Amino acid sequence: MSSTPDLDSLVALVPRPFALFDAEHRLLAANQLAADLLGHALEDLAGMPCKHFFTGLAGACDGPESCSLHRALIHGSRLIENIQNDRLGGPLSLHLRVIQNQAGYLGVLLEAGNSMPAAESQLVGRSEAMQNLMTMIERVAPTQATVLLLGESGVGKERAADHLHRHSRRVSGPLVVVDCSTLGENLIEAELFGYEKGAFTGADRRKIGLFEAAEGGTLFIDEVGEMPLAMQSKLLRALETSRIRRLGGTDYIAVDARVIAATHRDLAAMVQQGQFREDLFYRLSAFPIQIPPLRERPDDILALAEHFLQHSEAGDAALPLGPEVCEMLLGYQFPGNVRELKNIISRAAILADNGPLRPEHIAFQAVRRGDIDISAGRIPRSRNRLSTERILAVLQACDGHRSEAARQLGISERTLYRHLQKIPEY
Ligand SMILES: Nc1ncnc2c1ncn2[C@@H]1O[C@H](COP(=O)(O)OP(=O)(O)OP(=O)(O)O)[C@@H](O)[C@H]1O
Repeated sequence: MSSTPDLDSLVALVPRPFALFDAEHRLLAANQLAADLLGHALEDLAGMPCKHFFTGLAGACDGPESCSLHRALIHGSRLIENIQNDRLGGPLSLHLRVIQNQAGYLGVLLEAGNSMPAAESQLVGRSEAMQNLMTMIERVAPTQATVLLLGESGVGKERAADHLHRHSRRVSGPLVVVDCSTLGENLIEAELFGYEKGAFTGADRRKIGLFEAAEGGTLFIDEVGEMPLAMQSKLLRALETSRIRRLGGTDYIAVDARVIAATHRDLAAMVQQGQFREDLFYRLSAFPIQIPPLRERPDDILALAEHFLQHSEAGDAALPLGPEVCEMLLGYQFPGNVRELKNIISRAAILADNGPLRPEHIAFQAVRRGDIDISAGRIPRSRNRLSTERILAVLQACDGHRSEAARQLGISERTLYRHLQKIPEY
């Protein structure tokens, strides 16, 4: 590495395993942590091709189809499993986080072993917004801060909560999810705090609540904006004191659960309208993270589409996406956000029968970008598009099957349930 002494000394400053590659995927510099991780001697590294560096196998980069660096670049990150490198003394899994500058140079952070997020829970995205989001999540993850995830339905709030939990020190503890929009006013307290035997009719035994179930881990409170006011003050007390009281109980019980909350609603506006407690709003907003809708981060569309395709039965066989399909996907607004894209790709993968996707396999669930009135610079909110008539028509067409109807509407079953609750005749 003596030919690039400046780079060597610079990468040595990075406190995690790190490597720099040129646009041809030849190694320019790596720090000792990266060399140790992959069982290389630092002095052997200069000019080493990416394939040799990551897998220990001789030979130049395999090209876009199977190069790990290339795939990591498309997805923002990549998990390479079971690397069999003689020097490693056993198989290794590696998680790569890759960024590229305009000149094509690549910076790669490496993470090894069990601390890696599992492939299926990977947070995919290479847009600047997504990179910032990942950085923010990974910074706040090791702290105890309460985090509020904000964003439209289907943008990936639950996914982000999962990512946060996996990067926190609580990763070996449970991640418990509660969705306030699916629990009635009476149920929610019993669910969160549990109850003692005899607390109410039917309480024939003691039951611990989700706060206690999340002991040592994370409690993800989804759709916190739907929480009834009376319950909001109890939640605030639990957050402030780290103690809860079961329904019908007299003792306070200490709980150690980190809370992440999420909502698609404008909580500040709800505070103004007296629908959300101001003190809880400030408590939850200690660390707000906004997840932009997919239409505002088009750079993520193809990365996500490829990710979903890769995790479909077709796997890598259906990749790469053809230019016409890419153009179609990039020209669509995705009112149902990432969830809608996932549904579109799952359906297309089935129709393509493990072959490459063709335009006729792609069926959008709403109007295309050209059909949307964006003259005022505004895109209709998904809530407007989900009219009662449309929901009922789709439900009827699906013979009342909610999961299928939700799929066709590009929303989660929970979101559908929420809408149905608001339809009086339903
Ligand atoms: N960045 C991402 N990478 C990979 N998958 C994602 C990403 N964002 C979302 N998804 C997937 O898209 C789907 C919808 O995401 P998720 O359920 O997290 O959205 P949400 O914002 O919590 O929705 P809702 O408000 O309706 O509960 C999930 O299957 C999730 O795994």
